[in-house]
Amino acid sequence: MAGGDEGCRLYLITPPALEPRAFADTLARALDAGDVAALQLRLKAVEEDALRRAIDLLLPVAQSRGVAFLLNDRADLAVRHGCDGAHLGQEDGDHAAARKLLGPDRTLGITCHGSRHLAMEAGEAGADYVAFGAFFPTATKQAEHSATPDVLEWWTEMFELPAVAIGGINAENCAPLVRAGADFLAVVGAVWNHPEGPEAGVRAMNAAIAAA
Ligand SMILES: Cc1ncc(COP(=O)(O)OP(=O)(O)O)c(N)n1
Ligand SMILES: Cc1nc(C(=O)O)sc1CCOP(=O)(O)O
Ligand SMILES: [Mg+2]
Repeated sequence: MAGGDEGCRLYLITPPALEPRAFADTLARALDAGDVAALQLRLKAVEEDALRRAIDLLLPVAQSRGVAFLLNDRADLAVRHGCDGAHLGQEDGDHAAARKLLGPDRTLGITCHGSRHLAMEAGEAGADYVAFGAFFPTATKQAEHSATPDVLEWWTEMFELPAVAIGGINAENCAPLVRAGADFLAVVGAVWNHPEGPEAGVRAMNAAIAAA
């Protein structure tokens, strides 16, 4: 999941709840609608068995299209199931241990809220990208932290490590984040809740990124 040289790219996160077999088709159509760098499977409310079934059904849909498949919260399952990486928050265990578990070839993403300090710690722990947010109000989760574009400007001037922006981002509000240097825009609602459907959501996000 390279960043920087390729300009800003879309990082898609799954809806909070899904039925994997039916969702596989929806996902395939969304990924075929335009450029998507990565897909994160984020299912917070399912048992491990169901999560593992969802990984096995959805991972091939992403990987067969050259889209990196990352797992939310679980570096251990990411390794066991052949995912391309894992995304961990500040409450999701030891980041350096996750780095070791994932090895050099899988991606480790770390949530840093709006904090320069957490971002530098994430870099030291071996993150492949740092994620800042929430930039805007979001209906997808109760976001307890916020971020402003200046943290993206600072980070991208100081460090090579890619920066992800997340939280309430859509085609109408994303331009300042792209201009501030975000390497990836991570979205849920802007794609899955787009009034004309997810494919239109992917197209709208890519058009907005290109126009920023
Ligand atoms: C790309 C990206 N950035 C941030 C998050 C949030 O992670 P976390 O703080 O662990 O919260 P949950 O997603 O686990 O609710 C993310 N998932 N992805
Ligand atoms: C999963 C997540 N993490 C956030 C953070 O701020 O760390 S905001 C968020 C939800 C992103 O969904 P939407 O694009 O619908 O706002
Ligand atoms: Mg988490």
